[in-house]
Amino acid sequence: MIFNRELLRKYFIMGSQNCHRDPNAVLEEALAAGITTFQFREKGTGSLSGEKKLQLGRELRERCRAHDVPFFINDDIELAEELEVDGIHVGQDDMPVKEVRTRFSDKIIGLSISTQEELDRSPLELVDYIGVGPIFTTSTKEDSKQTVGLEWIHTIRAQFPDIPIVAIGGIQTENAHSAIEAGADGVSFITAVTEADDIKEAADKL
Ligand SMILES: Cc1ncc(COP(=O)(O)OP(=O)(O)O)c(N)n1
Ligand SMILES: Cc1ncsc1CCOP(=O)(O)O
Ligand SMILES: [Mg+2]
Repeated sequence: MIFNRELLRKYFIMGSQNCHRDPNAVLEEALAAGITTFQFREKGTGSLSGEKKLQLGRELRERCRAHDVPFFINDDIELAEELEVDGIHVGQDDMPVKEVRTRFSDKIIGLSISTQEELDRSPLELVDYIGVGPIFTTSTKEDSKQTVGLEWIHTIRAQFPDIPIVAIGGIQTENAHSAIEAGADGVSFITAVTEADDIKEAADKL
């Protein structure tokens, strides 16, 4: 799939551990509500592994295909082929980007950037976009780094005027606009949708 920064606009991330009900139903509502990308992030307390993770991944993958929305895998490179993913998101402690790019020349690759040091030493020319955050406080990621604030988006934009940026961490309907105003191309979010009473309304506002 060819990368286009518009795909970052409403980037929904989810695993079964984030859902109070059937993850298939949650994703289906989010797709119907207009998310532009989905990342399968089955990780942390209560998450599935092995065959159950694979099975859920297959189901969610098919839903994205039916809506023509790109399907990304978080961290788990081994599932990339099995699930015929469109893209892979890795962080600084995951498989190095150089290796991911060598193995998957035709997939979209995203990399997390939280500090100036990470920005300086990362091979940005090998990735399609960067995930920048945590912008605001989040309790969703168990090993979350220190909050970086909107200023961090401005800082990166000043150094890299054209790099595709998606903001992450504590993005809710009330603050999503501020990340875009700071220079992000899109927002990524988990609880803004998984905790929403009305997913359609939340996705519209986002
Ligand atoms: C779009 C996007 N941006 C950042 C992250 C975080 O990745 P990482 O730092 O590797 O942390 P985990 O998500 O793996 O816990 C992301 N997943 N997606
Ligand atoms: C995966 C991830 N990476 C940085 S913060 C975060 C969690 C985002 O979850 P939420 O949108 O609920 O704050
Ligand atoms: Mg990771």
